[in-house]
Amino acid sequence: TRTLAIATHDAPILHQRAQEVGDIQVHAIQTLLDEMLTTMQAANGVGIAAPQVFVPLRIIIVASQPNKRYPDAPFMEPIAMINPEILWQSDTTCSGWEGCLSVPDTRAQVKRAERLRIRYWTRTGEQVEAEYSGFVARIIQHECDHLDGILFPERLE
Ligand SMILES: O=C(O)C[C@@H](Cc1ccccc1)C(=O)SCC(=O)c1ccccc1
Ligand SMILES: [Zn+2]
Repeated sequence: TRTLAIATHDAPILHQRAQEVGDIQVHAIQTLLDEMLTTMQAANGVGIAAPQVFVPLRIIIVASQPNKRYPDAPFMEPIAMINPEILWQSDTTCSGWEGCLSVPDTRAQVKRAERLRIRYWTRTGEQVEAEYSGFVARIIQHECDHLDGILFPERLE
């Protein structure tokens, strides 16, 4: 599986809204999903969004795992979310460190909703709803922002 080039923050695609994936396309994007995962892992990320690899589609991968920056991050199997929609998010917020593969050498504390409920299509094309909290909810909000052309420095107080 190839690794793909990662757009840096000056790339226009990172400042645009990505397009929904049509249901017939779900079959066609399987290779892209594998390449996004490989690219994220090679970059030691815990998430990635399709616009970061120059693909203007509403696809994210969420893959929290402990790493040297985040030794207490929960471990989870990577999840590909197609056309993710945040249905609800808690009023309760929390601040935590974020970084971005497209904004190298930058870390900042960002305030995010502590919990959220999200609906998305899986890579096998079934619709799923699920709730997340904490660091995984943070990653999801960060990745969904990428689909709307928002980078985390724009979220700083
Ligand atoms: O640019 C991306 O979407 C990947 C980004 C995801 C992310 C990290 C931390 C909080 C929210 C979203 C990264 O994986 S940056 C690299 C990293 O592993 C990391 C950086 C700072 C804190 C924790 C992890
Ligand atoms: Zn990012």
